[in-house]
Amino acid sequence: MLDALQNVLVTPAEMTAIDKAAADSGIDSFTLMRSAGMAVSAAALRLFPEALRFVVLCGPGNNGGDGYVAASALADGGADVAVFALGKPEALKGDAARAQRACPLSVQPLIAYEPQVGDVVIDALFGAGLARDLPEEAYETIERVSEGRIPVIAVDLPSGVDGRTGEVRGTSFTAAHTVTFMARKPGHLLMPGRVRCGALEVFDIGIPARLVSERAGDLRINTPAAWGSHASALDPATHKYRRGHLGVLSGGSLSTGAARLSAAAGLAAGAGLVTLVSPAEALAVNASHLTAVMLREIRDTEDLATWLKDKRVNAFVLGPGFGVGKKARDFALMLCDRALVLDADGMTSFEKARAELFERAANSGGRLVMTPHEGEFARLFPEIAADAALSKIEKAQAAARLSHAVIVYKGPDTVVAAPSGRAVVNANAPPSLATAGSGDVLAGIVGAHLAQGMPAFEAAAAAVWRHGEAGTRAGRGMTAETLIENIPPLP
Ligand SMILES: NC(=O)C1=CN([C@@H]2O[C@H](COP(=O)(O)OP(=O)(O)OC[C@H]3O[C@@H](n4cnc5c(N)ncnc54)[C@H](O)[C@@H]3O)[C@@H](O)[C@H]2O)[C@@H](O)CC1
Ligand SMILES: [K+]
Repeated sequence: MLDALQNVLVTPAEMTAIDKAAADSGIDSFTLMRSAGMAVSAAALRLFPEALRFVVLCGPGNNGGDGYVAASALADGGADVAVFALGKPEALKGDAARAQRACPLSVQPLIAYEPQVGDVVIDALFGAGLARDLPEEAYETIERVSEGRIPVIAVDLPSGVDGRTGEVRGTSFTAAHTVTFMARKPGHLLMPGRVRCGALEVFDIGIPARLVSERAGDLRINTPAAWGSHASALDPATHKYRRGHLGVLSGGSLSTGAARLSAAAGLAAGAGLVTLVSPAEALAVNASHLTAVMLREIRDTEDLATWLKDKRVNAFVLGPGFGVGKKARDFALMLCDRALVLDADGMTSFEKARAELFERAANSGGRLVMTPHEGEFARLFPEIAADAALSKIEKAQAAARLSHAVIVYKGPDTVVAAPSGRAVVNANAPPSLATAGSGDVLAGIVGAHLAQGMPAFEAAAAAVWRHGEAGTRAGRGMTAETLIENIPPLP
């Protein structure tokens, strides 16, 4: 059943609605808590059979309830278990109170916990209900646990990690393993939450998948399931023009490499034809480096207008190494009504003139994809970037709505968002992908997909995924060139 939920991301608020729907449908909530706690105890025994003592840290809500169930199960199994609580156990309510009453172990205050060699901590302080920064007492405990290098298994989320945003609220545990329930939450994928989770296990506690998917929104993990149907519709046997013609715009003679990387990536990613568009002064240097990619001299908007009479040139990449300024803006506005990947200098050129671009994107009938990293995002969308209440996903969604473009908000946790609010979070990129030229390659792959006729959101999401796979295949010593050689076929 979890297969159906494998790619779904559920926010804590949606999870609360799912819990309620489960209860309304007659499912006993204490049974769910018991399944959750049992799954945690099973993980603890499986992962740390050599533990001398399991130390269960229980919080004031249902996350703590899961902890009491796990503690009871571990003690039943004959393990040495100690329980420490944040807040008074008498103040617990509902299922958590019931789980605590059923637990035969004595409970000591959290602050009394002194880590010992051989301990394994089960962190059940806070999960999805974390609503503000961690309280003072938790800080001390977390510090001692990390100083003592005590392995941590987190229940649902490492305490301190916000399930909606992946942000750390004050401080957090860094877990070796996290057991979450039914479906992943944004905080498991977004940074820095992702690295605080350690290995992530999703356990089915028995809520019917239908109840979960009906209440989950449009948020997915970026896997071929999110766009595969559009990819498989591309027939590799078609005539080369039917696989599209991608134009990549080169900068001046001293900055041509980035555009050539985009062009080479576009060709490797399946564009039928790729033309590098070059100003006169860079023709010679570009020509000396190109083989399969074609070259065309375009000096100004007039030249560009002439070339655009050829309707077969259907997608463009503008930005890598292009230079910031009026020429970039003029060219981009002319290309908006086809399909355009606006990257790097292309976006920065609109820092003080974004309204015109967004207006064109809204009304031209074309497809626009923008690929900002954090700095570029802040330049183009300063008010969204500065809104501390928004998660990275929500920022990308707000930017997409405002700009009428598909936004690829890059980073180790790249988010792709459409103006409709649909979004995916990417999870297959190795850290080594943060290498010079990597962004140019990504822009080229998006361009290739647009040239092949994919809708903008799918084109961008599929490109981010292929880029991540290529990074994994290219391995740690990768360069932008080896990244291109390792772009996998579309699945
Ligand atoms: N999703 C599900 O279907 C199930 C969820 N379960 C567990 O329930 C958890 C969610 O339970 P809750 O909603 O009770 O939330 P939590 O147990 O995460 O925490 C909520 C409690 O902590 C308080 N609180 C929040 N932030 C605080 C802070 N910074 N300092 C001090 N107090 C703070 C709240 O007022 C509330 O009393 C999940 O993480 C999961 O572990 C399980 O029991 C099984 C079923
Ligand atoms: K926790």
